[in-house]
Amino acid sequence: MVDLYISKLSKNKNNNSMNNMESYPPVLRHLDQQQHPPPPPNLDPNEEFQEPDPVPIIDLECLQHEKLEEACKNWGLFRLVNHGVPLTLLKELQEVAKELFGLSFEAKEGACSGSPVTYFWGTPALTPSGTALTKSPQNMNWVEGFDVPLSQLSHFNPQLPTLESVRVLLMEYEKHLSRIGIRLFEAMAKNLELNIKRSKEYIAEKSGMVRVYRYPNCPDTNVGLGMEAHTDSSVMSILNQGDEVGGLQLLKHHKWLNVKPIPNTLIVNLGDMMQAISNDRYKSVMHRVSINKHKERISLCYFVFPGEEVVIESSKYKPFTYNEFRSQVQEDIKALGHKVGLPRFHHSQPLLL
Ligand SMILES: O=C(O)CCC(=O)C(=O)O
Ligand SMILES: [Fe+2]
Repeated sequence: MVDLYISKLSKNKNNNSMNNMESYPPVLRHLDQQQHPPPPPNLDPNEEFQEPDPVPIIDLECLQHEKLEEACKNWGLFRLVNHGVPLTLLKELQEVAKELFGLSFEAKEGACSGSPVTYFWGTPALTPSGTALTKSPQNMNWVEGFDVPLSQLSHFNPQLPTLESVRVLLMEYEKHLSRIGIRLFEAMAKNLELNIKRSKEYIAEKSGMVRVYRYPNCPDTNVGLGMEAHTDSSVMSILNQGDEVGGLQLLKHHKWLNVKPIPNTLIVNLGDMMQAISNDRYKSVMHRVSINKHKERISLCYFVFPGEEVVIESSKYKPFTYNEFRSQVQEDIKALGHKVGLPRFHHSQPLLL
């Protein structure tokens, strides 16, 4: 697949982010770098959005419990407005991340060695030691990113100035996002009538993690994906996808629906832990990321996790901890090439791999 990309990319001379070949791994650099005028805008099928936008909207300032319940049950994903994160912070994060990804591959890789932050190309699935899981090139996602464990940000001192700028912004971002995660989870727990003490354990303080992604543009959108179809293992994930380039798609009624980038909104999707906690009342939504032909896309995803050792109990699943779940996912990816996820822990369901 990597070779295929190279030949496709070589043919395309209009590829804006492809001009900066230093920012790509050496194996992807042998490309024609001749520059041509940019392509006509808006010709990308990825950019087709359903109007009016059907994604449910949740207002964090005046949270309506019924609306939230409906979104969690029927969609597993919603758009968050009035979230209180300053627009300047959202934009700055996008801009500084873009600058960071524009640096050479070696600089990005080197900046993370010996640090809690990991840099990856192709697959964000990491082992606990932080090493990317080896997958066959056919399954490579067309994405690069940084994996940032937020609890370690305050004692991480990057030498690379752009990474330091990202770190400082993320420290601020974390305060907002953990507030949002807690507020939303409390409202969901109330709707689900969860025991208050138990439900507090379900989202661990300081367990959040951010992944910062760049999905480079690629001329052939029929080849590969930015990120293959998956459900998140988190309790919930909160996405800043900027306001320009789409790519996130969710599976709704057996069809992929493009999630429109709208300025100053965040996208929240529920993950496997939330589905288990809610005893399948809420959905861990299946989603993926497509590649844009002409424009690269930057996104930041904040993941809310339960405490690693907290036992998740529900009648549909055997009791399990997030630690056990994560180990099982990693074992399955290594052995089968894909995640099995919740069915592994189901009480009664026969397991179809
Ligand atoms: O970048 C995106 O839009 C989505 C990323 C995602 O699905 C993930 O990190 O799990
Ligand atoms: Fe995801």
